[in-house]
Formats: sequence, C-alpha cells, structure tokens
Amino acid sequence: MSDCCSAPGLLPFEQALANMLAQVSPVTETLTLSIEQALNYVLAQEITSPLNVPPHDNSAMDGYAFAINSLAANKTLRLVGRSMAGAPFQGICQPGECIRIMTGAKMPTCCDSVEMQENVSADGEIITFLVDKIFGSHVRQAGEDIKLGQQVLQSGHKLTAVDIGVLASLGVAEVKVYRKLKVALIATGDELKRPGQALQVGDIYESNSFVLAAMLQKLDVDVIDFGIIEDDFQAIKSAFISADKQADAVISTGGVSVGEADYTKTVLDELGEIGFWKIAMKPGKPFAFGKLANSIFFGLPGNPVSALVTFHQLALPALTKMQNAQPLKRTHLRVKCSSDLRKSPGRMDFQRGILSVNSQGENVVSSTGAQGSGILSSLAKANCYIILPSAQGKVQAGEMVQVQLFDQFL
Ligand SMILES: Nc1nc2c(c(=O)[nH]1)N[C@H]1C(S)=C(S)[C@@H](COP(=O)(O)OP(=O)(O)OC[C@H]3O[C@@H](n4cnc5c(N)ncnc54)[C@H](O)[C@@H]3O)O[C@H]1N2
Ligand code: MOO
Repeated sequence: MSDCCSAPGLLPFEQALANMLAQVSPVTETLTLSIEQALNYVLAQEITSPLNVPPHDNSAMDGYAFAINSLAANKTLRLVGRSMAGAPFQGICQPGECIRIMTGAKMPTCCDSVEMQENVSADGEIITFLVDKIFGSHVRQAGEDIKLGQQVLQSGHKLTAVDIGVLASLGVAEVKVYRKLKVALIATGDELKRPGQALQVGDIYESNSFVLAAMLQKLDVDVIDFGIIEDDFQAIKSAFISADKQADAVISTGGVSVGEADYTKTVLDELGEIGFWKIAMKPGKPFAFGKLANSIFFGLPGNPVSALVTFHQLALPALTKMQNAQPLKRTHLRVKCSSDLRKSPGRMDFQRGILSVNSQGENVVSSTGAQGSGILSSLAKANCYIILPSAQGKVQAGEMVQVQLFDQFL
C-alpha cells in the first residue's frame, strides 16, 4: 500500500506505521518453560531435530513383515517370530520366512515390506499371501516425518498446539521463549459506564476496552485493565504513571482529539514524549503514538470504530514486533466494488466491506453501509476493509478497489 496526497498536518498512514515500527524494540528477557506451559509463547531459540521421526522403519499395518525377494519364488512364507510396538523382533528373518507385525512396530532386520493380515491366510506357521506385493509396501521409513538435524521451528515462531505435539515427538521437554508482553488498557471518559451499571442521562456503555482486551488475548499478551478513568488531568496522569510502571505498552482510548476534556496528549507530553499525533486515515485521525518513561504509548481515539481500526492497523504490528513474533501477514486483493462509496480526498479510508463471490464466480465487495466512526456494527458485519488511498474521491459501483481481508484478530 503506498499513499500520497494526504491532507496538510496529517502524517500519511504508511509513514506513521514505519515510524512507529522503527521506534519499538522487541523484549529481550527469556524464560525456559516445559512444553506443556509453552502454548502461544514466542520461541527464543531455533529447534532442530535431535532424531529421526519416526526413529526407525516401522509397520503401517497389522500383518506380516518379510523381504520382497522371498515372495518372488512362491506365495508361502514360514512364520518365525513377532514384532510388537515397544517389543521388536530381535532375530534375523531368513529368506522364506516372515514375522507377525503390528502397526508401529519396528521392522525386523532383513524385512522390507508388510502385508496386511486381511490379505493372507494363516495355517499354523504357514502364511499364504493372497495378493501380489510391491517392494516397501506398508513400511513407514525412519525420518519420513522429520529428519535428524532438520530445522523444525524458527526463533520468533509463536507456538501452536500442534507445535507442542511436534516438540514432544522430538523428545524436547523444555523450550526457551520470550516473556509475554504486559499491556495496560485505560478507557477515558466521564460518560462511560461498565455493562451492568445503570446509565444516567448522557452516559453510554464502555465497549472499547472489552474488544481491545479480547484482541490482546488473541495476541497472547498479559492485559492489565485500568478500567474507566474520568476526564480529569490528574486522574489520567496518575493512571498513566501507574500503567507505565507495570506495562511494556500502555493503550488508552478517548480524549485524544482537540476537545476541552481531551487530556491524553497533554499528559503524554508531560510524562514522556509524543512521537506523532494525527494520521491521514479514516477512521482514526487523532491517533497518538509516543513513549512514557518505561513503556510505549498508543493513544487510540475514543470512537469505537476508530479505536479498533487504529489498534488493528497500527498498534498490533508494533506489539507483534515487541513480542519478537513474525510480522503479521495481511492479504490484499483487487476486486470489483458493488456499492457506491462516499469518500473525500485527504485521508486513507479503511471502510468496512463484505467480500463475497458473485454468481459469475468473481470476488466482489460491498459496503457494510453507514461508515460513521461510532457505528461498531459496521465492523461486526464486515469481513474485510476496503482501503481507499488518500487522493481517491468517491467510488462508483463497478469500479475496482483494494480490499484487505480481516485476520484472526477481527
Ligand atoms: N473539532 C474537532 N473535533 C473532532 C475532531 C477534530 O479533528 N476536530 N476529530 C474527530 C475524530 S476524527 C475523532 S476519531 C474523535 C476522537 O475523539 P477522542 O479520541 O477525543 O474521543 P472522545 O471524544 O473521548 O470520544 C469520542 C466518542 O467515542 C465515545 N467513546 C469514548 N470512549 C469510549 C469507550 N471506551 N467505549 C465506547 N465509546 C467510547 C465517546 O462517548 C464519544 O462519542 O474526535 C472527533 N472530534
Ligand atoms: O478519524 Mo475519526 O476516527 O473518523 O471519527
């Protein structure tokens, strides 16, 4: 995405993102955890395989193991032993002989093939093979899953449930990981009440911190929720000081615009430094980024859609870098827009869209409808952003537009 022609005084979105990413540093502290505890932590080491998985050639079926050459002459072999998972056959299987074998059991020395028991007839020690065999059938080769010395996981990889299983299959009991980030959430606003409380005239229910906490949970960071702080300079200052002492990153919502009760930027200026304020994006213009004494600060606008879009587009990539994880991959497509879109030049728009496939099999995107920054349902209905560059004006149905698919956070 490149953009030009931003309104005066507003930082182009791309520049804001690059500037912010350049200013945040990854955490360096690591800890060693047992693999049972390591789910969703970011690896601080490379994992190479200390063994072949599986460690030995083994049978994929319950049946009989033999050397394919033995079967060339006749269809009958003599049964001389058993190989069970965990109790392998220790002897040598000679020409003309076969071994009873179970799924997962080690292949006996000198055997290269397995026939499943349904395809033989057994008469005491005499086993008759009823179908033609090919060399190596039903044998799982040593190392066919993972080879000794193979790189399995990279540093910076966030461990999934399957990864924990892969580590166990390698015999790895502990891993070195980066400690989790601590992120403080502060919702500012005299009008805000928590769900469950009664609303007085002029009040609304606070929703930003709930969505942000849920998205931060998906990012696998520890959330320190400071709740709702009134629009008061001292109260906001105290909350910021306390949050800064406990967290790697502080996220506030609201009070970041130019109103008489908008203290966020003034407090940030007093306690730390403002990196930038005001971006050429819609929604999200008054987003502020800066540093407090110990932590990174993201000042999100109060409007619910503005808060979530700026969190998703700006704070998340920065937090991902801070936790040492691989950069987020976002998928962009150019598709036909089936709605008229309102847009004035000057800011990059992140409109909310619904991407679908039409009756001709083409991808098309339609608007979710009204795009006001307070209309949270516009995000709830959407499955993608329609990203319109700053210079762009309105869009007419039928024009091509760029969409960015929602990811696991939205
Ligand atoms: N004169 C100007 N006024 C405004 C400008 C401007 O450039 N000049 N920018 C507008 C834009 S754009 C935005 S975005 C908002 C951002 O304002 P604030 O960040 O100061 O946010 P607040 O005024 O505190 O709240 C805005 C809106 O959102 C509601 N809100 C706040 N917090 C929450 C929450 N936690 N959960 C749910 N809803 C919340 C709040 O009640 C307001 O309705 O400024 C414009 N104004
Ligand atoms: O830029 Mo604001 O976020 O539109 O309401």
